[in-house]
Amino acid sequence: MTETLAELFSVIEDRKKTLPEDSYTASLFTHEKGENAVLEKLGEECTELVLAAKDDEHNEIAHESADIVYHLLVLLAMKDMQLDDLLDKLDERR
Ligand SMILES: N=c1c2ncn([C@@H]3O[C@H](COP(=O)(O)OP(=O)(O)OP(=O)(O)O)[C@@H](O)[C@H]3O)c2ncn1[C@@H]1O[C@H](COP(=O)(O)O)[C@@H](O)[C@H]1O
Repeated sequence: MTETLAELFSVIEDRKKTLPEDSYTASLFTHEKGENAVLEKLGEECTELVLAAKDDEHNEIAHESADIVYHLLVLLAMKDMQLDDLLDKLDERR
């Protein structure tokens, strides 16, 4: 789990640095709305997750959860934060 998140975060940071043209992730860093676009996505996906949970749609719950985690990691990178900022918080609570 941690390895998957670390690998994804590393790809996101690379996209932020290299900004390849065909990358959705890079487009979030270059989007004219920038941070707002990511925050809007997070809001939409949270609503979609709630609806999927309400309908007990397990596949949709997993799909929307993955979208949320991905956009959350993009947000951390956008704020020049590290994955460990999140993981350390979780560890503190164990
Ligand atoms: N994990 C993701 C990931 N999760 C979601 N998304 C994108 O986020 C966008 C979400 O859009 P929508 O809100 O329309 O959601 P949807 O899933 O299309 O549809 P609904 O949720 O509305 O049903 C889609 O374009 C997805 O492709 C992701 N795009 C990229 N990644 C990872 O980022 C890496 C780099 O990818 P590039 O962005 O192509 O460089 C990839 O290898 C993946 O590991």
